[in-house]
Amino acid sequence: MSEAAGVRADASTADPGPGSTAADDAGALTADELDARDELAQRRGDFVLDGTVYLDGNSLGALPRSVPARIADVVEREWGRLRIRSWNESGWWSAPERIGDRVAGLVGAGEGQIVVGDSTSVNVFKALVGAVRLAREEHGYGSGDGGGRGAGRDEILVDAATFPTDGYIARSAARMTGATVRAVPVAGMAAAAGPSTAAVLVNHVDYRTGELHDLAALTSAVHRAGGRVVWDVCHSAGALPVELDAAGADFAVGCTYKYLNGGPGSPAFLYVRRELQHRFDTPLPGWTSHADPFAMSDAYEPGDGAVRGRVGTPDILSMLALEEALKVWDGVDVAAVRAKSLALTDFFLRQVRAYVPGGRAGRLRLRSLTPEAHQRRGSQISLLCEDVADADGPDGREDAAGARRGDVAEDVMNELHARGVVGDHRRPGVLRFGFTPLYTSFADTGRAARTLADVVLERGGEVGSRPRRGTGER
Ligand SMILES: Cc1ncc(COP(=O)(O)O)c(C=O)c1O
Ligand SMILES: Nc1ccccc1C(=O)C[C@H](N)C(=O)O
Repeated sequence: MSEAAGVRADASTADPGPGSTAADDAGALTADELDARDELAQRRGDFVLDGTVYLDGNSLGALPRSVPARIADVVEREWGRLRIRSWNESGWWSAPERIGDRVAGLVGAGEGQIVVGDSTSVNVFKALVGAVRLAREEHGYGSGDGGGRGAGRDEILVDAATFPTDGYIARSAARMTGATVRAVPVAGMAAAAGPSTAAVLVNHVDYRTGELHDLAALTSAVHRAGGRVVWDVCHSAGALPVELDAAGADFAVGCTYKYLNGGPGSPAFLYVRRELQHRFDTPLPGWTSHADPFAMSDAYEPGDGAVRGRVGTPDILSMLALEEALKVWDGVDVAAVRAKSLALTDFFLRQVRAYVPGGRAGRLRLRSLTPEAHQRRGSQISLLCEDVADADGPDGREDAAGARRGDVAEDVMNELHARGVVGDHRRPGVLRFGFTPLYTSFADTGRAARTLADVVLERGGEVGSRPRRGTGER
């Protein structure tokens, strides 16, 4: 990959930056040696895996082995035989907060602040409207929908590179509250927050580039400006330490189907900091968030604590699959997960650089979009893959004839899948590889790098020109 992009050929000489946890001598070790030293290696056996190298756990985590039997038990015994009794006897009713407490331990939150349920998108809505109402109440502008226009706290700032759902929801939330939305790159967010800022919505890790943002520093900056902040931690929960309480985060939302392995469509979570819970004015006050839901009262009275983030009846099958899946975290230290994640991504970059020197593979070019510095890197590597013969670049748009121009990355990823290496492709031109330390091995990582090199060299017209060895591989 090109030096111009700040990518160094030998990661062992790179300054890992403050907070680095990777072993200094890791650059000299082989995949087998790194696997032999890996304190999380045993966890791999907890998952259903096959011969595929699975690097898409940042989209859908692998299946923990114990989940199918638990789901069969929930269906056959709890639903099939106990039926309605299970709401109490099987703990169904209290599952959202019980499982929220389990997630809390993985995102630096004390108990009683997280509720599990709904999708991430729905939780972004609850949190963002809640944040706007809170900021306005604090600044004396009331919290009613439609109120506050021109009154001062009129702006919602949104991460300009956000995962789209957050931006869509923010624009709707703004229309409902009479606010406007301004898209701001995260690097300029602290400076952009000011006297008109009601709320700020930011991704902790950028889904496209894998860039990790400074949650504590930005939270403080937004607070200094008098606003409230909502963090989307979809790509950091279960991948690295999140420290919501320590950073003073106001709200956070995240999904559980990526690094938390809860399964397709498993319920998301909502964190509301304890001091704010009693002032959290949810825009979706469903009956299960009521202080006494079975009073079936006409008047809404919000429940205390995390319960206030509920809406309707919890999706028990998905929720209990998640609860079972979270057992793989028993005894796991998130700091160890982070150390391994950085070692895996370092190893992958080092191998790809060794196999594809300078990022040049004939007419194809590879360039890492993921920050080199450990403190700015999430748990994925995103490689921009361009065909230099395509003057228009990999924009993924359709030309007049309807053919998609440029996006050779899509072909490369399809071929990787055919060869048993599963990452994903994000238009335009990005190859995404997610590293999930509970089940990704260094051997997997080396194989992925080799296979990627083979494919890009073939596609770039340089068949057979791959150097025979990667760094640290015997
Ligand atoms: C950062 C981020 N936010 C939100 C979502 C999705 O939200 P939902 O769970 O509602 O589909 C994703 C991925 O799908 C994501 O990567
Ligand atoms: N929920 C999904 C359902 C289907 C396909 C992908 C997703 C993803 O989660 C994509 C992911 N958020 C991403 O960062 O691209």
